[in-house]
Amino acid sequence: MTSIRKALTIAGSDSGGGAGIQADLKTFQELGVYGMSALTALTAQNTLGVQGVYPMEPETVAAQLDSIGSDLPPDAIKTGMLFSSDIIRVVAGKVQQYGWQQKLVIDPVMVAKGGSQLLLQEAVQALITSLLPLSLAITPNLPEAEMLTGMTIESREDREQAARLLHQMGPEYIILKGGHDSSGDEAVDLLYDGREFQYMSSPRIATKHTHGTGCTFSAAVTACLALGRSMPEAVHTAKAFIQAAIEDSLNIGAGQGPTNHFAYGNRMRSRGIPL
Ligand SMILES: Nc1ncnc2c1ncn2[C@@H]1O[C@H](COP(=O)(O)OP(=O)(O)O)[C@@H](O)[C@H]1O
Ligand SMILES: Cc1ncc(COP(=O)(O)OP(=O)(O)O)c(N)n1
Repeated sequence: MTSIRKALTIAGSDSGGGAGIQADLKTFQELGVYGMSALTALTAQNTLGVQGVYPMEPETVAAQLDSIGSDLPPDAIKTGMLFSSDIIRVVAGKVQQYGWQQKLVIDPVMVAKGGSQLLLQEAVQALITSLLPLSLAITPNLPEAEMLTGMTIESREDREQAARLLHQMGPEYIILKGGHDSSGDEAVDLLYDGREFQYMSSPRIATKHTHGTGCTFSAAVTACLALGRSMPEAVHTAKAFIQAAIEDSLNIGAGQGPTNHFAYGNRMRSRGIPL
């Protein structure tokens, strides 16, 4: 009998379904992992932007994590939108209580593509001091890495220096995403394990329908870790997953459509390749 692998997302809800827990759960499902969620905030959101943010009470986040921790121990966990320092401290406490440190991937979500604040400014320091030291990996985009390190990141050397600084904050692996650098024909991500820099590159796709790319990418990393893959394997698969999801992204709504969470699985299934 094959064992069922479980992944948990601690994140916000996107009513439009392209980012947040909806993107995470779809990605877990596609990669064959049982998905669970602890909600940190509701957002009223669609392809045009975020119309409202409604955070959960910190105790409500704690209650969800207790329900999961006491009955359904996850094989891997990711965080997304955490919103406030109070919620971050609750999550950090539960990670320690349930011994989830070696399973935790932090996607340090700060600002939605439309510009809405998904992490309060006052919470950045709590993320650095309370959560990063407990994590296995962090997956910042370039603006998030700049905010966390205080650096301006322009060159390849800057990226490597930012990865070193982030590594000193606690995570064993730094996955620095390069989607925001539109200067070349490639979307280049960097994996750093404290020793070596590994670059992962794919052709940059010209589309505006990229809503939820970061959530989907970090969920794919988390699902692969839940399946027992190594970090380089997990990042490699996540890169292929997001590439297919952007190539087949969905032109729905009047704004920036979501990525297609089924594209990678559809391609693999049509070729008879196990996921
Ligand atoms: N236009 C694009 N074409 C191909 N890959 C992209 C594109 N935009 C982003 N990506 C990839 O999607 C993932 C998330 O990227 P990024 O945009 O940096 O993060 P976020 O969505 O958190 O802002 C990364 O693997 C990145 O390389
Ligand atoms: C509820 C919620 N969580 C996270 C995000 C940000 O998602 P991301 O994958 O970075 O995609 P964009 O918003 O940048 O397109 C979100 N929007 N909502």
